[in-house]
Amino acid sequence: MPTVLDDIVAGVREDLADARALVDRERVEQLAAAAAPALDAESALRAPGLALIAEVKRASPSKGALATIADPAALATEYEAGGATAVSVLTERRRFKGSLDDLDSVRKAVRIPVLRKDFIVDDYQLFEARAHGADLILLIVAALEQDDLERMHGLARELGMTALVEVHDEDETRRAVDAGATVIGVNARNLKTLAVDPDTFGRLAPLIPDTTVKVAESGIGGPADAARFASEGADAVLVGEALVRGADPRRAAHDLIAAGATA
Ligand SMILES: O=P(O)(O)OC[C@@H](O)[C@@H](O)c1c[nH]c2ccccc12
Repeated sequence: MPTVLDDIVAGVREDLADARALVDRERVEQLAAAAAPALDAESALRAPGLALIAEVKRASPSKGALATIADPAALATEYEAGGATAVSVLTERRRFKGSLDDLDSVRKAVRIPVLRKDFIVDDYQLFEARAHGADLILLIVAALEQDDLERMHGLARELGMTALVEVHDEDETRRAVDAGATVIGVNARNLKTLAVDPDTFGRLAPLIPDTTVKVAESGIGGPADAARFASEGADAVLVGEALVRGADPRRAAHDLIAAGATA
């Protein structure tokens, strides 16, 4: 039986074929080379205190529609004003209702690093991310063979970007460390079943070297959860739903960061 992740990746590969037909590999590499240099997202995440990566997310396979977000730039500006270290922009179209246009709008609106959050399974998407101004990209270990993970991690770095390498179990954590990941995201949501286990971060964090930036991802409902992950050793939290559903994203961002500081 194909998993949810398999289905999403199959759709991404179809959309990728369309993208390549419009902008070929040579052209996308030129566009990436011509883009303004990437910001140093890794250093920003390493700064003292709990960093917040605030996500622009309209929908998800587990929750369906979350928020309309007619103006992603305005939302990102609120996140920045609330003290977010970086903004994550979901660019997957079919299940998350995102786009590269959203990434472009957010990149123009904020001065902090921007993460292209997508299912990256082909080098083309790394050049595409850079061409659209991404400073950070997501590499999901569960979606990649080890040799592809290692090559893409190196390519992201050559392009000046930071890779957020996402894991959800012990084996994937070892693979991320072996690939030389300097920023590891522990996703409490299993992308094959969509189940959330809030104990995942605490279980996997001890397998990650001290020098690696640790990001707790998914299911963070508010300040109490942020404080918990900070006390378990998270350098950053990645939050979507709780921010896009609330009435005041600036305040909510601020409160998450403040909770991390007192943990
Ligand atoms: O909305 P939440 O539960 O705060 O989760 C945010 C983020 O962790 C989640 O969107 C996410 C984590 N890893 C992913 C990989 C692909 C798509 C989405 C994700």
